[in-house]
Amino acid sequence: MTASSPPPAAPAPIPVVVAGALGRMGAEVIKAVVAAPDCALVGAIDTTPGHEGEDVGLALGLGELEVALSGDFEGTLCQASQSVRQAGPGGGAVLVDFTHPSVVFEHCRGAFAYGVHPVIGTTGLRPDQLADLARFADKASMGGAVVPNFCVGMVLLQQAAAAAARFYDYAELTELHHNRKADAPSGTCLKTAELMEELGKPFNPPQVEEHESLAGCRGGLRESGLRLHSVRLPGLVAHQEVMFGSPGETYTLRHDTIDRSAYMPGVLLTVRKVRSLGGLVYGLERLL
Ligand SMILES: NC(=O)C1=CN([C@@H]2O[C@H](COP(=O)(O)OP(=O)(O)OC[C@H]3O[C@@H](n4cnc5c(N)ncnc54)[C@H](OP(=O)(O)O)[C@@H]3O)[C@@H](O)[C@H]2O)C=CC1
Ligand SMILES: O=C(O)C1=N[C@H](C(=O)O)C[C@H](O)C1
Repeated sequence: MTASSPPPAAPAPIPVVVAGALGRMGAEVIKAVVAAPDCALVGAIDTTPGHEGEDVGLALGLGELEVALSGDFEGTLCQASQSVRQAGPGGGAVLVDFTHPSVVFEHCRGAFAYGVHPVIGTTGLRPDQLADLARFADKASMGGAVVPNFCVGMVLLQQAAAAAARFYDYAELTELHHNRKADAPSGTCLKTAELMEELGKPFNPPQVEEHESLAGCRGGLRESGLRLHSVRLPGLVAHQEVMFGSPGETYTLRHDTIDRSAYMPGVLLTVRKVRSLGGLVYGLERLL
């Protein structure tokens, strides 16, 4: 660079649409995106009645953000994809979705259809749906991410659980959440079990014939033998324990999310990486 040459142009900010903008997670994401200098909020989608057309910043008490709330998912994605200067690898708009298990599959598929990179935090996708979405991503040659838990600490717990599973034949998982949560077990708990099951070994070989006098009290039984338990109470945010046992000892791993701000570094990291991915990634551990 000579003394007279102009400084290189700053890269265009990442255009971000947030679905579920008025929800517990969506509101936190809006705050994080607005505070990130390399991101620009270009759309806010939510179905909560009475907010159509309202400025999302005013609705959340953040001051005016000049982005109107809309219940029209497809229309907002279409607008976002048309507004981007550089689509294709490394460019394009990003959808961050924290809505509801009943719509997450259609939202993710819709994002690929509009050329918008999905960052999916919403839980409840079945394994067959994940496989379908991975095929859509490949067909569209687009990056996307499905992340059941954006907390780095939870990813560390999952890695520790997968490592410990080599040494223990007995393990049960318990997830504890606020009582406004729609799905059970949590997406995080399912993902933790899947990681432990990658070893391909059976867990919890029965020692006696068990009988439940109250249906469900031994938890949900997976094919591997792992048992998953779900607790729902006001006052909780999001917590998980994996407990291993062997003769004479137990080993317990626990993670507690006490504030939703804990998810935001993982969300922003994924937003920054998703446009350069070669397909659909499942889990934050694949991006760290
Ligand atoms: N991956 C992660 O790290 C985390 C994932 N989650 C997951 O995120 C999801 C949302 O959680 P949370 O924020 O607590 O839930 P909330 O119920 O607080 O928020 C969801 C929001 O989405 C809106 N919504 C529902 N359906 C649609 C739709 N079809 N289009 C647009 N908006 C819609 C809801 O509006 P309405 O008022 O109409 O219902 C609500 O405002 C859950 O699946 C949860 O498990 C949560 C925390 C962390
Ligand atoms: O609904 C929640 O709150 C959470 N949902 C996610 C899940 O189902 O795993 C992530 C975290 O546990 C919070």
